[in-house]
Amino acid sequence: MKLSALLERLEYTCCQGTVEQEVSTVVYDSRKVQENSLFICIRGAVVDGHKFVSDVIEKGAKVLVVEENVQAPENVTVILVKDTRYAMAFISAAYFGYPAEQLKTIGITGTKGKTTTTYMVKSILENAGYKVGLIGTIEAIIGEEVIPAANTTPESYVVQEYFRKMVDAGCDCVVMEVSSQGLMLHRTQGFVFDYGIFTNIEPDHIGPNEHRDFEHYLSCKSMLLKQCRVGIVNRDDEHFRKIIQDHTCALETYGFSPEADLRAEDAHMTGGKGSLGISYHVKGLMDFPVEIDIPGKFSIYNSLTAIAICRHFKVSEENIIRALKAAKVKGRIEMVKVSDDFTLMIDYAHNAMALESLLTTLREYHPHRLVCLFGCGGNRAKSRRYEMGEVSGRLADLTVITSDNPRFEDPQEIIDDIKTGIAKTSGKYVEICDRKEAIAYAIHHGEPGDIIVLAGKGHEDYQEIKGKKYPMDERVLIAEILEEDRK
Ligand SMILES: CC(=O)N[C@H]1[C@@H](OP(=O)(O)OP(=O)(O)OC[C@H]2O[C@@H](n3ccc(=O)[nH]c3=O)[C@H](O)[C@@H]2O)O[C@H](CO)[C@@H](O)[C@@H]1O[C@H](C)C(=O)N[C@@H](C)C(=O)N[C@H](CCC(=O)O)C(=O)O
Ligand SMILES: Nc1ncnc2c1ncn2[C@@H]1O[C@H](COP(=O)(O)OP(=O)(O)OP(=O)(O)O)[C@@H](O)[C@H]1O
Ligand SMILES: N[C@H](CCC[C@H](N)C(=O)O)C(=O)O
Ligand SMILES: [Mg+2]
Repeated sequence: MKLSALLERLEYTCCQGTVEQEVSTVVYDSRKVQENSLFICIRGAVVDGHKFVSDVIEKGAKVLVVEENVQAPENVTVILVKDTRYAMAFISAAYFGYPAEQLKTIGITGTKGKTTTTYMVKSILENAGYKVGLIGTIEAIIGEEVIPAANTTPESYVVQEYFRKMVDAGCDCVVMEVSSQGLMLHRTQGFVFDYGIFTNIEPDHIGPNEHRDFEHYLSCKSMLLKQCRVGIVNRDDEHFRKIIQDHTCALETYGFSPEADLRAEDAHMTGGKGSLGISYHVKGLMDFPVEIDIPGKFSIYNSLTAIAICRHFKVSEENIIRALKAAKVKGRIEMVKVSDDFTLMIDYAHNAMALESLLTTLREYHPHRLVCLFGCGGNRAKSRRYEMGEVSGRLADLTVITSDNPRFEDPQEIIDDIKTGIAKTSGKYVEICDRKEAIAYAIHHGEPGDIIVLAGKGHEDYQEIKGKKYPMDERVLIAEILEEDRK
């Protein structure tokens, strides 16, 4: 492909060489460079890609995209841009033939509810006959192909590569999670979303390599409303005004607020032991009753968001109702049957906001005791530990403190931080560092009518310790514990 075609939607300065240069591949990792590659120098969190210039030239790169001019032989073209990550999005879109233009694109941002909502949307649209691609925290789904995810929102090159594959696989639409880091690092530039969704925002992801403060986090997330045609926003969020402040799209809202365009009314808890659900009535832009087998107020928000999106795809009420009734998401309030006496679930709540809404919601089902087992990830915002400790101490009858992914930190130090949070409350707790032993404790001490939540690891099937991922799937741990009990 000619370089000029790759640069057609981009502002740049050609410092040396020619845009008539033929390019074989577009690469942002020096280890993947081939003869005639275009190499994009990205300043990362760990290294600066400009460092690899001489290495990639040696390997045959003929074009360099840079943020600062570099020394290169005459036969190498040097393209100077303001931001190489931003440039990469446009170059990748061109390289893959602008696949987003052949898909209906749905991007969902917000602190919580993104993963759950993407699966609900996929399920509703597929029920109505659409072929839907998905990109998110758990995986990317492209037709029959399932690719485990490294990032919730991958680099722009990967986003465009997946879009291309989706078009080739016959997908009509794509629903994807758009993280604040994804927006900040321009992973979703280079195309315009047909629908941009904002679920909610609470302080999170503030720390080194993430956001410097809440204002920055909010402004990054709000960028989505400048990158979409129709914005669909939670009217009940306390930051609603700020979120929509600079929007450039058409706007619709949903929520319980009487001012919302699509509203939820008459919410009721449903179900009993082992199956907890919720029902409500959709009003405003649509009018019909909904029942889902996932508990809690936030399930109303997630499903209402999904309805607000799918409304644009002319899906019938029957299809929406049927798909939502069957909706299940791995590791998001996933019920695991271990006893007739009490309810146990695996959930991905790993920050204060998620844990608070989860435990508050579960309290409304009046359990005998609410037992919350969790740890916190190492090398992540430290505030999560104090806050989650405080939330669990306040809302659970018993907290079982254990390990999540310690990464490069000492698990005991993380546990001690959680205890500092719990100490602000009068909540009872036990600490058992080994996660399997902790789960066994929770199961063996389960009392009739209890709800036991294993929080934080959700869909994950590993535990990350010192840079290595060891197999660890809570479903497997539970099966092993039950098997060992039988012996
Ligand atoms: C802080 C951050 O965003 N890091 C992401 C980034 O890695 P990095 O900045 O450390 O990259 P780097 O290692 O410094 O390398 C810089 C550049 O040099 C290149 N390089 C590097 C080495 C080499 O030998 N040659 C070479 O060319 C790299 O390919 C890269 O282009 O680029 C990587 C590859 O694209 C990402 O996987 C990685 O995400 C890491 C895993 C991460 O934890 N990111 C978090 C903060 C994140 O993005 N999270 C959000 C939200 C999660 C959620 O709440 O759901 C997400 O969307 O995932
Ligand atoms: N709308 C919501 N509001 C508050 N909490 C929620 C909401 N939806 C889900 N949760 C809680 O947050 C957890 C994570 O939900 P989900 O994976 O859907 O969110 P996410 O936005 O994709 O999060 P992440 O950024 O971690 O990928 C769930 O397991 C549940 O406990
Ligand atoms: N996307 C989140 C996932 C956290 C999951 C939890 N199990 C942990 O390891 O802290 C993060 O990287 O902060
Ligand atoms: Mg997610």
